[in-house]
Parts: sequence; structure tokens; C-alpha cells
Amino acid sequence: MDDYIKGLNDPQREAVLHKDGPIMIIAGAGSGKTRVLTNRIAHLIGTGVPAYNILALTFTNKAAGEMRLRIEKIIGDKAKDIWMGTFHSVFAKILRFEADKIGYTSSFSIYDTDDSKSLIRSIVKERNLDDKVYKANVVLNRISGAKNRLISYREYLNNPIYAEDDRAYRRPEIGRIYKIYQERAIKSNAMDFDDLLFNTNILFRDHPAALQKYQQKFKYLLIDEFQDTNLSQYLIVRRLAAAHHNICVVGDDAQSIYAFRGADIQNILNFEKDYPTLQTIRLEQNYRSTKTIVKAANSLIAKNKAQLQKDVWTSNEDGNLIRLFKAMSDNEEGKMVAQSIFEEKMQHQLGNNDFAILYRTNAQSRSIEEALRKANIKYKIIGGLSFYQRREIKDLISYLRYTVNHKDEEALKRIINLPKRGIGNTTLQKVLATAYESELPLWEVISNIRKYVTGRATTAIAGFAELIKKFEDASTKLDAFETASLVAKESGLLKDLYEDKTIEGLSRYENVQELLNAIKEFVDNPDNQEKDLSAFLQEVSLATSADEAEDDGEEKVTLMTIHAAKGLEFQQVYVVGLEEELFPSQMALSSRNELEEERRLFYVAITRAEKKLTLSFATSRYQYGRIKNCEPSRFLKEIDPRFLEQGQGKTNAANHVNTSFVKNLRPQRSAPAQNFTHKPSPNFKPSDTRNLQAGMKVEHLKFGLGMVKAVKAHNNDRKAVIAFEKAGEKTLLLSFAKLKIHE
Ligand SMILES: Nc1ncnc2c1ncn2[C@@H]1O[C@H](COP(=O)(O)OP(=O)(O)OP(=O)(O)O)[C@@H](O)[C@H]1O
Ligand SMILES: [Mg+2]
Repeated sequence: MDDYIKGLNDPQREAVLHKDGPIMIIAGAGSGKTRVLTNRIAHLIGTGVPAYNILALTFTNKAAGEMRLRIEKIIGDKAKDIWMGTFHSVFAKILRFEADKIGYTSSFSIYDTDDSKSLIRSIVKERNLDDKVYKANVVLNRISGAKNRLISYREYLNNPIYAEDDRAYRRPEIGRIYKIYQERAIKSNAMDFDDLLFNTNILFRDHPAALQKYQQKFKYLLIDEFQDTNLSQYLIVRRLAAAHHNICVVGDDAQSIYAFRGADIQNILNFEKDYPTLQTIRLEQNYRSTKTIVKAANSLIAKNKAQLQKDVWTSNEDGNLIRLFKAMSDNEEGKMVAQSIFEEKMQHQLGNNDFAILYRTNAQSRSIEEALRKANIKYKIIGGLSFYQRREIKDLISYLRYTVNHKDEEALKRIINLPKRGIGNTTLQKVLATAYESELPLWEVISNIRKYVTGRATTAIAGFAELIKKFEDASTKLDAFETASLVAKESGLLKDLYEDKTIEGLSRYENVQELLNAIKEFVDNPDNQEKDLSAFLQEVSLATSADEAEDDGEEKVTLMTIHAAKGLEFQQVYVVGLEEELFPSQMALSSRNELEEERRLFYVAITRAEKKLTLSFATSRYQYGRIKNCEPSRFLKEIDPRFLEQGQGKTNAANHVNTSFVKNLRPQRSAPAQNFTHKPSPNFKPSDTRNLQAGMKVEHLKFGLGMVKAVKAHNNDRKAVIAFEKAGEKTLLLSFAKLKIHE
């Protein structure tokens, strides 16, 4: 039997070996769902299914990349041909091939959220609507919600239900805005993120031959994190699977956290109805976390009414009780977490990579970052501003987008006067109005500006059109890298940045260079079959910061929202800001459904931890420039108190909370023995360890007496392997370890 099958438990093995027909794996966190999916793909290929017949849909592109690497390890190079990625990236690729069938060209632009909001703001302004009522993100959410349920603007305008709803919220114009938004996007040869899925549905609905082609191609479908698919996504895979029914979905209803974006647990329940021959497999053994963490998570999620019955258990050790930190302020919370990470690293010889700090909202990262910086702990933020959203990067990308797609209105708005060439907003509005009113393509107006518009700026616009023509011409002759370099130079963008000698200017200049490097890499990568500029642009439009590779290879603590942490695992996890109105979020307090979603979110947070979990809250916090008093989160009271550590902490007693604020405390179980604690001799003073050698006898502040077995170089530091009499063998970094050398 192959190794990757041997290591599995019975139900996992059954899921991996299952070949044809629909299969659903519904299982708790850390029970090996993703692992099953990975091994199943390896097994399919091992039994002769060609890799290009497999389509695997994951939650991030990074997750897809990691899965591919793991499969490669098992089956080698063949893994390259598997289609793997997020719904958006996979179907964007297919739409590029099929664009002409749905009224687009293959060089269509992908509008990111900023582009979408900018378009909405223009429409709201043109229609003289109040932009405080018609806030761009509110309108976009509404449009997005409709698209994810496959409601077109026509249907939206025709069905009185939506109009009534919008009137009730005093935003009766949303249907009209939706219509104009959509018409403009189509005219711009652009799709927003939701359109990628919406249009795939249209393609498969209206073009049976295209659908059939992809049904033939993707003989096996696999979907991770199925609980977070929305209707639009579900219908795509249902259509694709209709010919062969070889569909495998894995998910956990208790981790459904995207209802606000239209994800629907109902998909799990409907799945059984849609596929009567469905085989359902449950996995209940958790391999990720300690008993304490698994049981604590179970005790929390039991408070939700809407859930499928599951009994998650683990044979892992009991592990540490869950710690609770109480801070007086958000800044103090940051300090406690940083201090604790510092201590944990020293005591257990962990690297920064072993830690994650999770929060409910991005804004919470500020105080944590500050504390980590002060403590000299390196960190990275996932889900912050992505590289591709930086101003200078979007500027060059917009030039490139406009070079391949002259209809792209949002790109045009961004670059027409960048660097400044004397084309003011009034002129731009005139140009746009001319194109709308005479129903001409935007490029027609721009490239023949003197025919349509008079005024001083026409010379500048004519110059701009010349520039774009030159770029377009280059793009047909040169590769993506050469074209982009030419654009960066001749547009004047690079020169502008080069002349800015401030530190920010310098780093922007470097970022643009970095973008050019990325394009070069893309061109040189033998795995990329398509190397033109549109292919590159499509890839970057869908990159999120969660996908970005680590730049410098240095170990860092990960900071991110809980939403971004889905599917990941870390040895130690800190969940911060456990306060009423923050977590659960204030917006969720009024409805049970939303409160249950928040609770699932907390369940996701807890279950990321392998060995140790720390929860924290502050009694006051800065919010919108004011100090706000905070109550501890109700979720803290919902975890069975047997799994929470008590106040009389060992290290850093001041940090620990006496959990007596938790109502209805039950008798406490004593903490399982975990860390061996040594009482140092009264005159303990760390020695200079520069001359430490194997064979020396030492005393450690915490681990007690021991014998050095080896000393090795480690990066810029040295590490020592020491056999302690009571604490066992440990490897310690000498710059941290407090050791006294016994002569
Ligand atoms: N049979 C097994 N033996 C040993 N380790 C396993 C086994 N199955 C899974 N694991 C390990 O357990 C951890 C959790 O697995 P995995 O990430 O696949 O779980 P999951 O169900 O996808 O979790 P989540 O719900 O958080 O996405 C991983 O480190 C994985 O390698
Ligand atoms: Mg998973």
C-alpha cells in the first residue's frame, strides 16, 4: 500500500479510495479534510486519471499552491497539469478562452474592489444622489449580494421585492445604479469579482457546447471549504458535474463564516438532495490540537443551535489549559501578547513562525504591531494592503490594463493625467460624457479627440493617445516584461518616482522595479503556458495579500483576521480583543443567526491552535479616536471553564486573569503537568556563554541542571543541545538562553 494511504485512519482512507460518484466529507476542524483532498488527488492520478482531468477548488491561491507541492511530493511532475486554484482564478481563466461568447474580448479587465467603488461613486455623483446614503461599499454589497444569487439587474428592476426592500432602507435607486454599473462595466470590457462567477454561469447556461467541453475536461471535481461557497459558485460546479457526478466536497458547517458574502450552509444540505447516490463520510478524529483545545472548541460550538451533529475528539496529549489575559487598554493588550510571545520563544525554543495573532477586525492590528516592534519581534500582516493595491503599483498596472484593453474606463481615469500632463477633471468628464451620449467607444473619442471635443487640453489628450498606441504596438511585438518596462519608462511613471528622493519615493521606485521583476519571473516561468500581458494582468488582479510569498525568508509572527486564518494551523495562537461589541461584533448582536456566525468564527479561531491557545481582552480601547470601556466577550463564558487557566499563574502572574469574572464557575481541574519548573539557586547569575562547549555542566533558569551535548552555529547565533537532568533534552539559542556554567 502506498505510504500516503497507510498513514490515514479508516474513514479518511475510505474517502481517498472512493473513486466514482459524488462524495461529501463533513467533518470538524483539524480532522484531515484538506489532507484527504490532497491524497485523493494523488490517488486518482496514481490510478491512471490524467492530471488535466482534475479540477480542485481551494479557498486561496496559496492553499492551491501548497496542495500542488504536496501532491508533487507524492506523484512528481504530473501534478503540474492539475487545474487548481480559487473559484475566481480558475473561472477567470476559462472566461478568457470563451470571452467572445458572452460579449467580451479575451483581454477583458478585472475590476478590483477599488475600481468597483470608484465606478459606483461616479454614478452616484452623476445622478445627484446623496453619497452619504448611497455609500459606495453599501451599494457594492447590495449589487454583489444580488450577483451571488444570480439576480441580474433586469430581474432586480423587474421584481418588486427588491425595490420594496431598497425603499425600506431608503435607498430606492440601487436597482438603477446596478443597471448603469453593469452597462458601464460591459462597455469597459471589464468584469468585477462577482461577474467572474456570474458570467461563468451565463456561459454554461447559454452555451451547451462550451459546458460540454469543460464537463469532458474536468472529469473529477474537488472542493475544499465547501461550507463557504455561495449559490453562484455552487451552480457552476453542479453544472460541471452534471455529466459524470464525480464530485467530492469537503467542509465543516461549524466553520461557515462567509454568510455575509452570500455563502450558504444550505449548499451542504441541498447537496444530498441534488445527489441522491451521495456517499457521506464523517471524520471525527482531530490530529491538530491538544485535548484541551478540542474540548474547549466543542463546548463553545455546542451553544449554536444550527449545526450538524459531530463528535470531534483527539488522541493528542491534554496540553496546556487556555490562558486568558486581561489588559487595561488595547496598548497594554499588545504589550502582554508581545511579552508572552517573547517568553514562549525563549522557554520552548520556538521560532516566530510558530505564532499567530488573530483578531476580528483589521483595525486591531495597530496596537499589536506597535508592541511587537518595540519587543523586536518580526511579524507579517496577512490581509493588509496587498502589494498590488499599492498606489504606484496600481498606477503601472492601470497603464498595462489600458494598453491591452482600451475600453477600461477605470484604468483610463487613473492614468490619463498621470504623470501630470494638463488634462483636468473637467476635460475628462467631457470626454466620458461624449462617449456615453453618442454611444461611442471611449477609445474612439480619445484617439480622435479633435473630432469630438474642442479646447486647450485636446493636444495633451492627442499626445496621450499616441503614447497608448505606441504601447499597444509594443505589446504585439515584445513580451510582457519588455512591454511593461517600456511602459514604465515612457509613460514617465518611473522618472516621476525616481525624482522623488524621499524615503517613500525611494520605496515606491523599488516597488515598481519589483513589479517588473515579477513580470520577468512570470515570463521566464516554464509552467506558464500563456505569457502575454493579459495573462499576467489576470493573475495579479486576483492575487490577494494572503497569496503573496514571503519576501525575505525571515521567520515572522503572523497577524491576520480570523477570516483569513481559515484552514491554517499554528503551534501557538493568540486571539485578541474578546470583548462585547467587538467580538461578537456589534452588528451581530441583534440576530441569532448572526450571533451564531460570530460564534463559528470564534470556533475557527480556537481550532487554529495546535499546542497552546491564549485569549485576551482589554477593559478599554480606542475607537474612532475616543476611549471606550469594554466588557469581556460573552464567548469567554461559553467555553467550559474547566479548560481555562486560573489566575495564580506561574510566569508573569500579572498577565493572567483570575477567571472568577466568569459566571457559574465550576470546580476547577488542576492544570496538567506540562512545563517542568526549576527553582534556580539563590545566587543564579547567567554566565557569558561565548566559550560554551560540549561536556560542560550548566544550570538553566527554568530547566535546572544539565550537560551540554553539542554547540552548533545557527544563522547569526549559536545553539546548544543540552541534556537536562529533569527537563530532558532541549536545544537552546545561546543569545536567549539564561545559562550558568558550573565549573
Ligand atoms: N491520519 C493522519 N495522521 C496524522 N496526521 C494527520 C492525519 N490526518 C490529518 N493530519 C494532520 O492534521 C492536521 C489537520 O489536517 P487538515 O488541515 O487536513 O484538517 P482540516 O480538516 O482540513 O482542518 P480545517 O477544518 O481547519 O481546514 C494537519 O497537520 C494534517 O497533516
Ligand atoms: Mg482544511
